Amino acid sequence: MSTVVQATPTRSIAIPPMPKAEPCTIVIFGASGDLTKRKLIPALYDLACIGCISGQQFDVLGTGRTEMTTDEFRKAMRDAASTSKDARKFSDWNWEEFEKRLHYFPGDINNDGFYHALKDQLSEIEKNGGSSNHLFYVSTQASLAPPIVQGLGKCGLSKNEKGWTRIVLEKPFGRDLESAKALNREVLQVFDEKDVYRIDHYLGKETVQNILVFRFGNSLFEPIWNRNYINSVEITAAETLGVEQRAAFYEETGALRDMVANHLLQLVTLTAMEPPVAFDADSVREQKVQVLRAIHHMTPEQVCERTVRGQYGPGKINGKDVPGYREEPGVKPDSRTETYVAVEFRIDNWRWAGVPFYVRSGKRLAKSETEIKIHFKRTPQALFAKTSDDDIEANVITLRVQPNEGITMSFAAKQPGAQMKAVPVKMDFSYQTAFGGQAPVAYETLLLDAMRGDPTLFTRGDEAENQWRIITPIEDAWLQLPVPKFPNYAAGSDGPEEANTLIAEECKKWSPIG
Ligand SMILES: NC(=O)C1=CN([C@@H]2O[C@H](COP(=O)(O)OP(=O)(O)OC[C@H]3O[C@@H](n4cnc5c(N)ncnc54)[C@H](OP(=O)(O)O)[C@@H]3O)[C@@H](O)[C@H]2O)C=CC1
Ligand SMILES: O=C1O[C@H](COP(=O)(O)O)[C@@H](O)[C@H](O)[C@H]1O
Repeated sequence: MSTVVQATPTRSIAIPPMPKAEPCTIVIFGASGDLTKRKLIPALYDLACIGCISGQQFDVLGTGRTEMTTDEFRKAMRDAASTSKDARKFSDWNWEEFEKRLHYFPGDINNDGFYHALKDQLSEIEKNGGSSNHLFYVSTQASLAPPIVQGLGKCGLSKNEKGWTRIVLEKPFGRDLESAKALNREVLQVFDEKDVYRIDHYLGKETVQNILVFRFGNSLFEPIWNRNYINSVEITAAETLGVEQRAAFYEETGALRDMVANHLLQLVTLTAMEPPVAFDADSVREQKVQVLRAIHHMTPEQVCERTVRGQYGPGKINGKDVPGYREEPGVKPDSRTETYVAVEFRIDNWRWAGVPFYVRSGKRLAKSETEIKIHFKRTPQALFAKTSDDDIEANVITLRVQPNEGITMSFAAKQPGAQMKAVPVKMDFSYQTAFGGQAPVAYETLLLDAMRGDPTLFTRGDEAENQWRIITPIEDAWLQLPVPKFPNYAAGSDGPEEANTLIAEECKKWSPIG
């Protein structure tokens, strides 16, 4: 049984308006790809609708190998924005104004001549009244970031005497520790660190930022936020989406690099970090890096014990048949790429010694949901008659990142009646109920920050390298181990059965998805 009590703000609070972007032209490398249509263009369109981007001196120049005219690009982006689940209310009138600022120019990133042609395109936009500030957005698979950075450097586009130039680099930043170090070196040969924005869009999510407010804006939780009271932490990022049209990207990436090496490690660090001395970019990043440094690097034996990989087979999502990963367009029929991963991290520091952080992420799971569950220790004794040890559940705080953003606390309460029987109840805070309105989605926040020159919510170079120090030993050990028998979970399920063996000792099994 479970009763829900609502938590609302103690006074009414409206969501304040967002600031205005600086004028600029955004060049998107990878504009024919999934991220551009699903997240970037809907976010930019929304920013235009709410007046953060003014029509004048704002342009987007998209590029990719796919041959398309600007009109075809505009049409494809319109289709995407009008059906985007992230976008605010779509209106044809607003779109007609917005699409005038979209341009497309096909080309191959590996071709030196492409960058000179790109420079000409930018000059043309400027001649027509566009801004001389340039924001380069690298939205391709990681292996293409170095040629882009070099190409921009060689043709002089990384320096700009007439305005500012910034570069946004999508995650994953490199594919292992060595390539991340090399990419950091290459980027810094061409750009100043202050102009480099390594993006991890989880940091732009309101509920992810709220982890810090929840922990450090309340005196209630911090005293118990440690190994003395917490038994384990369970972090889930589950998606119903499959690989979509992204096989080229996903085959070289896999779930560990795609989600765990960045988004989920961000959730781990924000949950585990010490209080920063101030809420500024460097103080927060400093504490996050300390957590990354304390996460235990696994030996190959520990990789066997503490990780599980999976790949989805055919199944049903929302009642519809979907193919297995190996049957998806562009995927090799014997692909070894993992679409699911579960890992047990250990943080070797004073606060967290002995507390496992169980982390899992997968595609084509039963439901799309991202959440952090803090499992507290059980009471030492079952005091109440009619209530067995097993019936008294340990307290759990659930931080719901998406959907239905909010926080739930479970605790025991007396069941009404003559008997002294304890039952679990829940206290629930929901963003939507409490604040109403529509909070900005992550890419709106982060694109706006990049256009305004605010790096607070972006990843520092050493942070990215420290993430790979944890992930690379896992990737290396997997390469040496026999490939698991893939596929090992059905689309629409909770993931491979083996994942439960990882968590069995502390939690019995993973919380059900959905
Ligand atoms: N999709 C998502 O939901 C999210 C993605 N990301 C990140 O965004 C980035 C892009 O991902 P996504 O859009 O999904 O990947 P896609 O595979 O969908 O897109 C890759 C893009 O790169 C372009 N490309 C590949 N090779 C070349 C080349 N030689 N020259 C020019 N362009 C090339 C492709 O263009 P073409 O096919 O025309 O050659 C395409 O536009 C990744 O770093 C990913 O981690 C981050 C958050 C969410
Ligand atoms: O970075 C990525 O994130 C998305 C999931 O983002 P979300 O905001 O919808 O949780 C994931 O689908 C994609 O594979 C990955 O590249």
